[in-house]
Amino acid sequence: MKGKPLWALGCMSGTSLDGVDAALVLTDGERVLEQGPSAYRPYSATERAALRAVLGRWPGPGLEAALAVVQSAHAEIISGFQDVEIVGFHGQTLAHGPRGAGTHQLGDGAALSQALGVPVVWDFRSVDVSLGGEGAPLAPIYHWAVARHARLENPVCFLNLGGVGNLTYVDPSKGPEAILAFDTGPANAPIDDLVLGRTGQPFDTGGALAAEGQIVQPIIDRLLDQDYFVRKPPKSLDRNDFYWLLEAVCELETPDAVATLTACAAAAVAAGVSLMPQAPSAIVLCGGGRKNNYMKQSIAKFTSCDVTDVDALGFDGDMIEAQAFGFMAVRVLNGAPTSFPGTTGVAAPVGGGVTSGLN
Ligand SMILES: Nc1ncnc2c1ncn2[C@@H]1O[C@H](COP(=O)(O)OP(=O)(O)OP(=O)(O)O)[C@@H](O)[C@H]1O
Ligand SMILES: CC(=O)N[C@H]1[C@@H]2OC[C@@H](O2)[C@@H](O)[C@@H]1O[C@H](C)C(=O)O
Repeated sequence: MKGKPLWALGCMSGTSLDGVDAALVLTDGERVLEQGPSAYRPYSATERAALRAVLGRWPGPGLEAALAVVQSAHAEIISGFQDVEIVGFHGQTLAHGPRGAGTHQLGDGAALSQALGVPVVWDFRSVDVSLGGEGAPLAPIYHWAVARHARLENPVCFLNLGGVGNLTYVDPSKGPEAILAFDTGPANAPIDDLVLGRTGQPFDTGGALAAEGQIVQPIIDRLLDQDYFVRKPPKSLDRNDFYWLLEAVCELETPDAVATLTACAAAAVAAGVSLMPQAPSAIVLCGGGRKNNYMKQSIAKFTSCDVTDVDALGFDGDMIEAQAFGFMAVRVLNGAPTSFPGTTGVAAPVGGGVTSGLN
């Protein structure tokens, strides 16, 4: 099977806790050969609450209800696809503290494989962390493949705007060893949490609330004062690192609070871009945050870079992470690395992932 193109179904349940993305991609683990269908299975409010209730938890008792949500949502979405040769199953990150504590993605790939009768690659982050890496971000190797597929010539930064933001610097003329990637800071997670609490809506659609507000600069300055923003990359974050931001804006009117949190996300991106080897020719956005116009405009303003959506390169920006885990599943089968010194800080390139159900 090694090196043979496979239809890989990647599944991602991200830190926004909004739902599961699943996308099929035909890949040999080096190239994107064809993109297949994709699907989104949102979590219901009850399911989301069950996941939220166990955020921050490490493996152990008391996770049964949340595990059942992750397993059933994935079984449901995967069952809707045909001709799947391998599944890349990320699971739901509950806790992430690579330098000491570890990383925890809720989900049982072996049980999923048995229930669905397809091979599943899962637990992508543990090996990297056990070898001293950050265990995140992992999508950068896929960003590299996307840049090459799109025949880009100049260095670019991919920016995923999920619950947390992550940046990948890719020089398309070079191999994966030249990638530099890290988490930028909080992105949608604090905005979503604030908007949900204040309005009952799951997010700030289009950035409309933020557009009505005024930024409180001292809060942004306080964020950028944190050691994280000067720490040399690679580096990664847990969803609720910088949770104090929510307290910092709690006295503000909702539009001002949302504008400030959104500007914080953009300022963190700008701090990240300044750590890259050279200014990128463009910032290519993926993830749900690219639909937040206020965030997008703030990123363009704070970085002075051209900002474009990955959709302009022929990819669905909502599905990049899901495709990435399908792509990585095939790399794991091939024994190819999924993380590198420049992406997770691991000492040497390493392939993470447990494979279940392969005869
Ligand atoms: N129309 C929209 N306007 C503004 N924000 C949006 C819109 N649609 C989605 N989002 C934001 O994108 C989020 C979902 O993005 P995405 O699915 O990329 O995150 P994730 O994969 O869960 O997170 P991560 O990449 O951190 O794991 C939503 O929670 C919301 O904050
Ligand atoms: C530990 C963990 O789940 N991290 C996520 C999170 O969400 C975005 C950012 O933080 C990134 O580091 C990572 O996800 C993507 C898929 C990654 O590994 O590339």
